[in-house]
Amino acid sequence: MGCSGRLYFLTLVLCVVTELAIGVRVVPKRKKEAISTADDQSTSASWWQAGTATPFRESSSSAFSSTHGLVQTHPSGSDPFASFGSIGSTSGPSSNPFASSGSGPLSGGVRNNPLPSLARNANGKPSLKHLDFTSSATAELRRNPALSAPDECARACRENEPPRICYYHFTLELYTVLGAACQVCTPNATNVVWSHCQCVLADGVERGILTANRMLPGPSIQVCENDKVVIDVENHMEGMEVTIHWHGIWQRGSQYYDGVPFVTQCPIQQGNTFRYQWQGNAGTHFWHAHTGLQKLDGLYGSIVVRQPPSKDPNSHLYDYDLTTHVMLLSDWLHEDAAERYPGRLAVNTGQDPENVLINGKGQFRDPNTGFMTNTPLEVFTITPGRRYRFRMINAFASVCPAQVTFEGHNLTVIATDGEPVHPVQVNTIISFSGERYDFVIEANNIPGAYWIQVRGLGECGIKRAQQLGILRYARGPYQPSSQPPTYDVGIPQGVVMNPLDARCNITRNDAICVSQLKNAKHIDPAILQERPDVKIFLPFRFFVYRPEMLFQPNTYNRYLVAPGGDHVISLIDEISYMAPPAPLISQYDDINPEQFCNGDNRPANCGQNCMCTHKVDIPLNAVVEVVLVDEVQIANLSHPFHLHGYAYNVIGIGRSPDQNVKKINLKHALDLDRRGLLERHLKQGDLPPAKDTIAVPNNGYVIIRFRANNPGFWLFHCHFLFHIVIGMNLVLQVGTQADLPPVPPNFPTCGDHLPPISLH
Ligand SMILES: CC(=O)NCCc1ccc(O)c(O)c1
Repeated sequence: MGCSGRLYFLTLVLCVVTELAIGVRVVPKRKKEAISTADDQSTSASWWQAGTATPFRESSSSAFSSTHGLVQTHPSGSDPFASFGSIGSTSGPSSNPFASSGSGPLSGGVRNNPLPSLARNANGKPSLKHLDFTSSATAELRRNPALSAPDECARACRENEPPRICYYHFTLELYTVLGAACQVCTPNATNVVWSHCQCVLADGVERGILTANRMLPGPSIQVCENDKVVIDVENHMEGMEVTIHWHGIWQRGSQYYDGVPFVTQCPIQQGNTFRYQWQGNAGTHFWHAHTGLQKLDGLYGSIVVRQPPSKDPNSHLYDYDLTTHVMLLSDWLHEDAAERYPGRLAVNTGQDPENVLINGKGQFRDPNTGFMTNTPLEVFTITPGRRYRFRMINAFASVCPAQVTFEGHNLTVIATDGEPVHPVQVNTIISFSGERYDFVIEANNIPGAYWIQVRGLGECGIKRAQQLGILRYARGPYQPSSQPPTYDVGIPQGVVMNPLDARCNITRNDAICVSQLKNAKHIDPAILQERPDVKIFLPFRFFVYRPEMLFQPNTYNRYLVAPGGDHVISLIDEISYMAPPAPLISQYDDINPEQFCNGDNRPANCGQNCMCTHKVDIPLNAVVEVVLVDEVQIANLSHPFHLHGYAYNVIGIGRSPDQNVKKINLKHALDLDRRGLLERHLKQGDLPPAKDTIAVPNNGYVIIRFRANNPGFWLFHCHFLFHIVIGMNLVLQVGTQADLPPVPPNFPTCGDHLPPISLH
């Protein structure tokens, strides 16, 4: 990472890190923990709270202990230290979260045994009177023996095994961090796929949150490639509607289950259950709410779609691909996200988070008192000599990039956004909201415990938001011997995956750009043809309102109070996206055609703050090129763009080569393109990687291509949450309605209700 002047905050931070990394800094010392037994913990609900300044607990029976769960990909036997039974073997026990035998998750219980069969009524249907509230999550599994439970689906994948139908039930609720559930149990690390403990600790700071099944993150969906996934989303959030998007799942043939409100479905009303069904493309993905700001309040979880090792070009590089070695990063507030929208002028301004969580875990240092909460950190356990696949998911909502570093261990990146790449070795990975990076860690250091550091960059540098986790060798100590890395004195960063400086046109020994990764899968040769069938330039920026314009009587335009106080909306190609009143996919004819717009069809009198349903039509099977141009040009702010329904090839990333041009814009990008000066990797052997989310470097551009062979209405948008809600989206309509499967019978409808005014 260079130390040039542009990225002021970040550059400052990274330069400090690079140069002072070896120096030792005094950190506040953690006092010895007084409470040691499990009983004591359950009666003291406050031992982890800020102000008590208690340290790590070291008992192996504590919440701090190692993690379990095994998906073995290589036939070298099960990892004795990371498993509670080889669920890769057909005869091995599987733990069924729905087992009604009262057994805990560790004691097994195979599903076709303990579930009582239901009484059936005269027409053969199960009698519903036997279902109580608590069994709502199990009812479908009991009723339908063809379904597999979450823990049965989280398994090693074999070539000739019949696919399963994996059933999940998400109950969405308003919930609490550090609620009274924490007097009943302490969550342990086995709750990846399902949890029997309803205590949510987060970073040890009490707040109201939104949860799926009272877990943070919500349940992990882990299946094999040809499995069918069924998720019943039961919405019990008071006064809230919701949709869930399955980020990275292409939804071929199930386009109407993509989870975008008013594009692919009506939002799920409070009290309603909506059944999503899809088959997943392989890779590391995640799910999250796509409505409002709910994602930032806790509605997210991981998705892993595994393959038999023979189908993964990188499977020879790792021995284990464990259910528990998913690493979901999220940013965290100590208040509802809505407190930051539209935004404030005096207290808690801007949208930057207070903290970062790793798999929903972490500690918080109160900047006013210096006290640290004592909640458990995430621990990943490894066995000496073995190689582990980690699946990292950036589920941030804010604009902060996240930098992940493992003390004493290299990271071999083998996939991004679910798609395999030729392996590259790095020391640290910078990722943006929506991105995933899979990497291999070899347990080749001295057996011990090592720090994992996740640092929020960009705006997160202001509060110096970071989180720690622990990489622990089995049978070794729980506590690293080194001082915990601080924000300013971090783990030496070495080679950076995804540098923020956009210097991607040269080979360098300090960084690897995403556009320099090489795809490990076959690339459609048409993608690499010189001229795409369709070429779209999409500049994006903010429009800054003058308060006199925004607060005109009887006008109610939406806005965000950005850090610094500007009142802004987002524009892509000079349009701020507004959702239509009914879903495009299911009620197209209910929508007034005048609602739609794009750069070539702007509504008459649409001013500087043009708001309409931005839709660009693309012929089915066309080779499409999109050039994203950052006209925001705020140093530090690089917008990650996510396309639903596809993985696109990243053809180029860069900034203007023209030294005289200080700021890029559409006009200049068009000019560069005409002169052949936009970076495009189209040569034989360039192998541009496939991704579904890519950050456009500030004051730079990104070029992506894809073959539009998945018909549908696909949202394309900046993945920052607060930018979505102020319009940084558009819809790509690929093909026509006739190319799409019809929506299932009785698909919910919605829309305006504006009957003639009548007095009767
Ligand atoms: C002049 C201008 O474009 N101001 C917008 C600044 C802004 C907007 C949104 C953010 O998230 C952010 O970090 C910064």
